[in-house]
Amino acid sequence: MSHTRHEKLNHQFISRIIDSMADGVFTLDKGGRIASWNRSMEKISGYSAAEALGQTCALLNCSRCFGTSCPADIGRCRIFEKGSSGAKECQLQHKNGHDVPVIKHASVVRGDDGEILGVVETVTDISELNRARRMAEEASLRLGEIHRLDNIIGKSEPMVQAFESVRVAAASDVSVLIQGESGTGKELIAGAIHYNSDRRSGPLVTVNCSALPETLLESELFGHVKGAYTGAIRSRTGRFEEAADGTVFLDEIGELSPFIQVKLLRVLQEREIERIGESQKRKINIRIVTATHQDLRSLVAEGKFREDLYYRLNVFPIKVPSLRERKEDIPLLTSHFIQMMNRKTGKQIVDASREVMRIFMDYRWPGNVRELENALEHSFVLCNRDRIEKEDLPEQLRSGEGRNATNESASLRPAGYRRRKVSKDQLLTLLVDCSWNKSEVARRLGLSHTSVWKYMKKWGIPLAKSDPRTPPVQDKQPGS
Ligand SMILES: Nc1ncnc2c1ncn2[C@@H]1O[C@H](COP(=O)(O)OP(=O)(O)OP(=O)(O)O)[C@@H](O)[C@H]1O
Repeated sequence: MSHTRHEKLNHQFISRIIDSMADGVFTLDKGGRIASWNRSMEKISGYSAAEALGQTCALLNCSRCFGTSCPADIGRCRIFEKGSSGAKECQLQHKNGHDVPVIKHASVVRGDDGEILGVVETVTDISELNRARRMAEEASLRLGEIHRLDNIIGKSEPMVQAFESVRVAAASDVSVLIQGESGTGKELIAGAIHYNSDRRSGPLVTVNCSALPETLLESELFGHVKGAYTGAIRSRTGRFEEAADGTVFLDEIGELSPFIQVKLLRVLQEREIERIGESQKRKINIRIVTATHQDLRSLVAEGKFREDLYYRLNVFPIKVPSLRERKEDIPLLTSHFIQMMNRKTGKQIVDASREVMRIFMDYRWPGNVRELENALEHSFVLCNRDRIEKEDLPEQLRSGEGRNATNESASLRPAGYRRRKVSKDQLLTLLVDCSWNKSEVARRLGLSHTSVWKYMKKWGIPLAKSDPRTPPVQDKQPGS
């Protein structure tokens, strides 16, 4: 192959590569005129190569290059002097007039003899990244909002005391142990402590200690290095490190194995961790908040929980009362959840009937606030008036089964509840509400996934979401 043909092919190859790059790339000649403009540049700026070639960078009306503004005149731009601009976050103006957030990088290109050949610029569109950043910021603001103390409902004496404890705990940095039955709002309280403390701009990392077996929990908390054990194909940062300058909330702390108890004690004493498979110690700045529905003191007495760890965790104890101990909060909680669910579902339910409120006040609420929330969620599905009536309630409440019940661990949804009949309209409404997620529909109805599937088949409802507003497929006549 001749030298010139080889060069031509090589040139073609390079320009194809540049054209296929996801980033915008363009070059300027020594006089500052645009000499090449790849496809991504066309997409980012809206200008075709034909429109851009021969123009100056003024075409992009860029918000900044060196210093505060872009002179758009290569003579006044300090690029030749500096050699490179470094990555600059700025905005360029799209042909349609709107601003496009980008990261721009310019470098001077020199020949073998050092002579300036021109400038190459890369432009990365960060609109998507900015959108994700904004969403993360909004989500974090919303989380803070949810955990505002006035979103934790309660005016009863034991709740007022719990609020006071949260305020005191939030003003300090000591370890907090939250104790209360399941569903009383312990996680909500942990969030309130974090979001009202000086660590609020740091992360709140939650780990449920009962959800993982010992070895996985160890690696979840402490991280590991590649090859630390079979299957550790890459290094992993643990949750303690991820929570830097924030709070770690360890839920179900009573479930910790003796081995992890020792490791946690060391973290609390030394304020440093070692990733599994590594001997390097890493300093960590975290606050530890823990919770349990068990009586941790008794676990200590039974020798199942280390006493030294118990004292380290229990520097500031907070007791969250059961719903039985604060029945005067039930009306307030009921209207809070009704408002919340109206916003979520678009329904306009005003309140619950007197009869329903009487049932609520008589019931023992073994599942506490979570059970009340679930009962109202269930009633919302069935209620098609503006007031929740007795027939909308789950079976265990309608039947008065849980009245003065002593079995604290009674299932939130006993067998009677599962046998509830559902109408085709209710099922359709619920499918639309749950974006055709059949498991969620089954959960809300207290039915099995298979029962929901059977109802859908029976009524000819499409199994997958087509258009939720499309009427369901009609049952076929036998033989048709
Ligand atoms: N005082 C309250 N005000 C408003 N909502 C509450 C309150 N207490 C609990 N809830 C709601 O009840 C549900 C259960 O609360 P949470 O998960 O905090 O309970 P928990 O005690 O951590 O439960 P578990 O021990 O099972 O983990 C959540 O949806 C929460 O928002």
